[in-house]
Amino acid sequence: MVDYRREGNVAILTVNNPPVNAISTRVKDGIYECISRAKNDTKVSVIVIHGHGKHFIAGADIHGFSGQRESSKVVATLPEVIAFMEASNKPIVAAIHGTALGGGLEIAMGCHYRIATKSARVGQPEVLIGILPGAGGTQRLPRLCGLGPALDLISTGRHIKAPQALKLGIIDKIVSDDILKEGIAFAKAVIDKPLNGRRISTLPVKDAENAEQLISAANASVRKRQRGMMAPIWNIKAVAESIKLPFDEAMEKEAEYFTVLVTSSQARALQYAFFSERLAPKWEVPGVASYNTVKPMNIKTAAVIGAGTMGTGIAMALLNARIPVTLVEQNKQFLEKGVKMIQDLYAGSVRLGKLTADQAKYLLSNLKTSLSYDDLSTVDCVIEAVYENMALKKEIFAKLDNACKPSAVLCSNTSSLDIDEIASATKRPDKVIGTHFFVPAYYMRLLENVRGKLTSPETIATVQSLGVRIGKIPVVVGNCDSFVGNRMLGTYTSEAQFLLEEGALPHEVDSVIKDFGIPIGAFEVSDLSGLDIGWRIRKERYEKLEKSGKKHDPNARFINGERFSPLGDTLCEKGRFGRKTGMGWYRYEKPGAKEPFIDAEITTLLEDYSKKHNITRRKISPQEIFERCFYPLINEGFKVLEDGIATRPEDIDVIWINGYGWPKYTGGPMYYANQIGLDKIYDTMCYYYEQHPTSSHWRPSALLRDLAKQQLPISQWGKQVASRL
Ligand SMILES: CCCCCCCCCCCCCC(=O)CC(=O)SCCNC(=O)CCNC(=O)[C@H](O)C(C)(C)COP(=O)(O)OP(=O)(O)OC[C@H]1O[C@@H](n2cnc3c(N)ncnc32)[C@H](O)[C@@H]1OP(=O)(O)O
Ligand SMILES: NC(=O)C1=CN([C@@H]2O[C@H](COP(=O)(O)OP(=O)(O)OC[C@H]3O[C@@H](n4cnc5c(N)ncnc54)[C@H](O)[C@@H]3O)[C@@H](O)[C@H]2O)C=CC1
Repeated sequence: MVDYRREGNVAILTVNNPPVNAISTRVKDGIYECISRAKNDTKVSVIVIHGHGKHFIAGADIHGFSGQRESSKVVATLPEVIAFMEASNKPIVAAIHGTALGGGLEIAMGCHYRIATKSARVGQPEVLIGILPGAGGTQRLPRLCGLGPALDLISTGRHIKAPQALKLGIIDKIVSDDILKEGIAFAKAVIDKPLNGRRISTLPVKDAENAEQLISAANASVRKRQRGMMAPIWNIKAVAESIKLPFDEAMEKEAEYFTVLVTSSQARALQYAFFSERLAPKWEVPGVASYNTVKPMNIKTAAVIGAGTMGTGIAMALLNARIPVTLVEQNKQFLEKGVKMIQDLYAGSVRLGKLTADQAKYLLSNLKTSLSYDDLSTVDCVIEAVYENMALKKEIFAKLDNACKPSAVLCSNTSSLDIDEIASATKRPDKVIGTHFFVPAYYMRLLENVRGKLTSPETIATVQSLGVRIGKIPVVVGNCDSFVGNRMLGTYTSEAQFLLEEGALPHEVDSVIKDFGIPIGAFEVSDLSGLDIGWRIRKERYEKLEKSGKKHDPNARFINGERFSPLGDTLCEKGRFGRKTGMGWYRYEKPGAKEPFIDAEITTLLEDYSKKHNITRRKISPQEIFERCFYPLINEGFKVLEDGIATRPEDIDVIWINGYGWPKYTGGPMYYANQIGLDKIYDTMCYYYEQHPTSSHWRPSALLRDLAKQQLPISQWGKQVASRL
């Protein structure tokens, strides 16, 4: 795990624990033993520590925080090992490449010098997995780079690149990519330099005079940006101790706060989410194929059909990954509008300093436009993002099938439609797949890849690998109405509207949702994305019903015996499309304005509606609002597993965290259900199903019932699911 060798008077410690040199007990012990050996070796005058492979050290091994820890051969804890390094009379140089994160940066700060390659990144991301830098990071970093930057880095968990780390004084020098050679050369040059000023624990905290202001600004930022998370608050508290107490006493506080966090349910949930996100690209269709049995096609060029909200965002996601894109529209005017949208967004990034003008120019140079499918004969992949209309999508897929080379993969960004029916318009259904991006597509990390009945494993592998390449978290799901995310969302939005029928107001429902940690309420988000989108989809469904001989009554509260709320349609008929029209479930100062106000007109509309339908309005408690919005959603997640639409609970959680703003610190809906207790969820579902028998989303899932009885850990649900399919 840690190799020791000597080159002349330089001892070289190589940390070798693939894939990221995480600090396991054996790595920690290995470092201690090698430092002891170097200290005792009279031929050694200086020590270099570096990492084998792609990283210096990416932090403590996260598995160790919740799982069984290996027993240690040496008694010293990581903070003690770092103190031992710092106390060494032989200089120690950390030679950093890749990343030095968490405990990795803490080890580097226990060294007397830090050099790094230009592309290296450093950071204290512990807050993101619910803990704090418990090996001296909260005390050494403010001494090294100042209180303000330390509070920022530790409370946000963001990584910074070497040039910024150099400016902040976190590293001493940027060197060439031959990091070991550079480390040895640097070490030789500092052999005789005094170490007094190089032991960070002995230095004063920089910016201490502005502590009060900096700490209150950090707390204010946490309240705004990381609402509901306990780790940022404890991280700030730990850093603040560096001002109040001598180093050793502050280290005791750090250990105390670390213990509070590491045993918290938020930390467990965040660590579960960390590994779930890394599991998602490793897809598996039980009994068919998996990521390690199939090779993806290499996508060198792509096309996007439709330059609206989604098409432009998808084109940018591809361009950002240096994939040349041909953007196709139905006419010149729409095409120009779409291109302008892309140009404006890149110009905005330049203004914000996220891109240089040259970078933006380069990215745009890879964008081609066309009004003809004849220009798509050589592309490897096409992503269609036109209106949500089956007839239109089928027409386009038939044309693509004719125009594109036989090996091209044809994807649809549909958010709800049947992938098999779309594929049936082509002679290559094996190469057709849903690639469901989320708005804004250049930013949102989720990519729901929807496999049809005939989609080939190679096509699945291709879009999964493309997803990773463009910086998304790709999740494979099966084909059903609205797939995983929107299918579960449907239960939540229906129930939110039923609550309005029975007595709640939009802002009351939204505030319960936001108090739980979802950044935006159900009605606020509906106003934001536009009520007309859902209305258009529903109208298509009403037309289908009418075609099958069933007349649709616009006031109907039931469709096919299922409870239904026509309130959304009523609002659209009044031109209340949401923010864009200045009114929806809320009122806005003007069309396009962001701040929602409670609208008396909506209150009256709801009261009249309830009266008309003989519904006695009542005060609905926050607890009931919570259960009615979230329990059917969770239950639907179990049904999704039951149907084989998702194969792992982790995938559902990844979808909800990354596509719908579900608070990561609860782990996602499935993990959260496990925390609440499946038996409690099941009993509550049974109770409400009795009250609302005409809403099938209250019918408890059989899988939920069985798992509630078995009390299995979430890691074993997937096996249960597979055994039932
Ligand atoms: C009186 C009481 C006394 C008490 C004494 C107190 C003692 C306390 C001592 C404990 C102190 C611990 C202090 C500490 O500082 C804690 C930490 O360091 S926590 C860890 C911090 N580090 C991170 O969070 C980094 C996480 N990793 C990443 O951000 C990325 O992986 C990285 C940027 C490094 C690489 O990204 P990428 O190339 O995209 O690869 P992947 O993300 O896909 O990862 C590849 C592979 O590696 C696994 N992995 C990554 N990091 C870790 C890790 N830290 N631990 C374990 N495993 C890790 C990842 O899961 C992938 O593997 P898969 O098999 O694919 O899942
Ligand atoms: N807007 C959203 O939040 C999300 C939408 N989706 C899905 O993405 C798809 C597109 O949605 P939006 O971008 O919101 O729609 P949009 O209305 O903004 O854009 C659709 C574009 O398709 C173009 N178009 C129509 N017919 C065409 C044709 N024959 N050839 C070329 N272009 C044509 C239109 O001119 C328009 O520019 C839909 O299937 C939708 O369900 C998926 C995820 C989120």
